[in-house]
Amino acid sequence: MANNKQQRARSAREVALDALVRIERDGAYSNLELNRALQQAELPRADAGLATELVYGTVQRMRTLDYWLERFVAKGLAKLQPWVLALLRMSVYQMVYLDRVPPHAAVNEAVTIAKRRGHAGISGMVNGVLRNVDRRRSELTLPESATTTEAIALKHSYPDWLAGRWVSEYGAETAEAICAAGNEPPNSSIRINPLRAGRDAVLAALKEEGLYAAPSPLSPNGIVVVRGGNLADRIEYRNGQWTVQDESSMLVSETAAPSPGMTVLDCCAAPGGKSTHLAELMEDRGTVWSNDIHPHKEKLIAAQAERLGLSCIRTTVGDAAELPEKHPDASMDLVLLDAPCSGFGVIRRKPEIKWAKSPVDVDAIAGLQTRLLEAAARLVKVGGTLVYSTCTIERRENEGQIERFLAGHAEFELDPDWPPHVLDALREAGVVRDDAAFPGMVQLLPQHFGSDGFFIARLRRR
Ligand SMILES: C[S@@+](CC[C@H](N)C(=O)[O-])C[C@H]1O[C@@H](n2cnc3c(N)ncnc32)[C@H](O)[C@@H]1O
Repeated sequence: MANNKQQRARSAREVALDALVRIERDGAYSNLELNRALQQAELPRADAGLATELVYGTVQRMRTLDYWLERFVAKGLAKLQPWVLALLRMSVYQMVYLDRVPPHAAVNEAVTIAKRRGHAGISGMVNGVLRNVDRRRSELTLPESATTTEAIALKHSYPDWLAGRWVSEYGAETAEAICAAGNEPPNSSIRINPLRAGRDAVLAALKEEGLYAAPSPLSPNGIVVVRGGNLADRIEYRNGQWTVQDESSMLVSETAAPSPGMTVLDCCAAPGGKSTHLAELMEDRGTVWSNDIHPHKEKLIAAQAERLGLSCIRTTVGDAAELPEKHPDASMDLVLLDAPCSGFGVIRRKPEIKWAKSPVDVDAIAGLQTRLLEAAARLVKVGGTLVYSTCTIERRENEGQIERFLAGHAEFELDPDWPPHVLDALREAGVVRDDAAFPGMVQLLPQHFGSDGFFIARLRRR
């Protein structure tokens, strides 16, 4: 029995190691890579859980792990083969951050993997480094003389430039809370399709199965599920009762609040999470034009619409900057621009983002957002609504974008008239202050509700 367990645990670590190498070497996305690796390996559920924790944890804590490892690897980390470095990081991650893995088990497993993959010299080095780390744990400290930014960045494992940006934009306390929240496991949540199911009935059914499921405070059709496994791999998903979606994402279409019969445009729509939500809120009456630049993503949107039984969604493919060539000016009751962005609000789900992106990327994406916003605005009817959202927390891509746009467009104004249930939830969580006038835009941070960091602005065309 014990042998079986060790065998399975080893497999979990090997699967995790291969995924880590691909994420680092090939720039693979952690969530996609992990899904692929887990499907291929067919690990038992507990081992799949361990592999998931090792991949996310190691990518999340990479900077801190490297900072400590540098002290123990005489020739320096840069000279190590990628798989050896990934193995050392993954092992120190277990020793420091995972209470349930005894340090000697982490060391032994690493040495076994090293023996299997490398020559004796490598396994000896791995053994020596990890045993030293274990013996000299008291030396795994952070520098005392660091600046505020360096201290936050090293403790929570972020690049200095990113932590520094948040310190200057939000203040040190909030910046540290953002960084800490980015290392927490994300909630799972589903959005009930009211055309196919009722939230209370689904809640009751999930609870009957012994799952912890609670109504989302952010969306009347949202449910937060704890340890529910893959919620997209269930019959209720396949027959269109629900969509797996983060609560912050749900809030976007809730804020847009379209009415049945409207003509709506979702400029950057794939894979269709918000388009299908808009269509559900419209009771599948009217038209949702659902556009994306990538031809291969069109079928993702169409598949979601079909699964959910929504016939009012019409897909198009093209650059959203050119949408005014496809639709007459001022023809839409509602335009949603869920813009491509730096993605810093979803670091919990894709931790490699913090290592892959640079300030240059933020500048480039902000330029694209400006162009898309200009095009989207042209299509909004007089008296109609423009919703701009991103899954990032960069002011330049969010408030900055809206302020710049309003400065050049006197025909638009911020619309503070959000659905009361949305504003109540934001007030209750302290995201929107009771004592100040609501400006019509909001920045959700990952620590507010445990949901993704999102920005939402609602504008009205005068
Ligand atoms: C944030 S995602 C949209 C998520 C989607 N709204 C949802 O809720 O499922 C941004 C999307 O914009 C698309 N995109 C990027 N640049 C674009 C452009 N210039 N025009 C249209 N779509 C674009 C990407 O392919 C990506 O699918």
